[in-house]
Amino acid sequence: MAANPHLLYPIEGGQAAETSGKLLSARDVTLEYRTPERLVRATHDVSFDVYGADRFVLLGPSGCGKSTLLKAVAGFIEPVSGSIEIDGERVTGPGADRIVVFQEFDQLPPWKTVLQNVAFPLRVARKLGRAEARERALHFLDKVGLARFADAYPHTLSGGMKQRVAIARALAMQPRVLLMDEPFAALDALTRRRMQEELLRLWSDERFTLLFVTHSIEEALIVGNRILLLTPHPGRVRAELNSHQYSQESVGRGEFQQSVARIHRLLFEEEVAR
Ligand SMILES: Nc1ncnc2c1ncn2[C@@H]1O[C@H](COP(=O)(O)OP(=O)(O)OP(=O)(O)O)[C@@H](O)[C@H]1O
Repeated sequence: MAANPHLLYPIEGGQAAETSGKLLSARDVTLEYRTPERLVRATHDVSFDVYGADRFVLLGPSGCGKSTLLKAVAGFIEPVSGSIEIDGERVTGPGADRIVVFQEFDQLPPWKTVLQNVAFPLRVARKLGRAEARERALHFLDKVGLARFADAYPHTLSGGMKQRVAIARALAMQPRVLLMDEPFAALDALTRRRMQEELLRLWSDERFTLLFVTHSIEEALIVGNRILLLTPHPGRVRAELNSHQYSQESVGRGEFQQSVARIHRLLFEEEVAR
């Protein structure tokens, strides 16, 4: 059954052929923050399904609740109504089956080397022995092109390199879903493009399931195979779109630019002629 029977625009072409069974399901998720002064509703009745090997993007204007939704999937925040399930099990808190890569460059403990940063969670959460954790960490560092920097400390790395380490660390844990909250937003434009390409290359190698938050329409089209558009605050589902046909090479093309313009209209115009 479709997660969003009330969609303004149906999914184009149905589920992408490259994905498999349903893995994550959000049903009518309403999220709120209670501050001493007021109650802030971040999302209202948001539903979506993520399938195995999806690159599912939450896209919407600033403040529409994308990060809050990601935090709820990560188990940091509990919905006030609705539910989130992974493999049919309700999410009730954080778990090693969901690893988050954040935007900030300071997510790596600075007193650990790159290798230790990647290997440590494998030893603690995955209970791997020292040699096995090291081997797996080196494998994923190699995947992100940083095997040579295994013994370096984070402060000696560029922002892009730090994000690569964070991605290697997350993928080494082999989570059911990799959660990324604007992971490339703080990078310069060139590095950001390169990182998008690398993420897609990693995905082709590893076929992980990705839930990715961005407010960049272009990034959503390049990184995602499916995009959930959210309305301005509080976020509701505006539409769901397929975007698996796009890559970095599509950017200058007319069809890509038309999709950008169409999504822009959907996001920012109240009434859109069908
Ligand atoms: N800790 C908090 N306490 C109170 N309100 C919050 C808190 N965090 C976020 N909010 C509010 O919840 C709403 C959704 O915020 P959220 O950060 O999820 O949006 P977003 O779509 O990720 O925005 P951005 O793209 O700017 O990061 C906003 O109105 C925000 O002000």
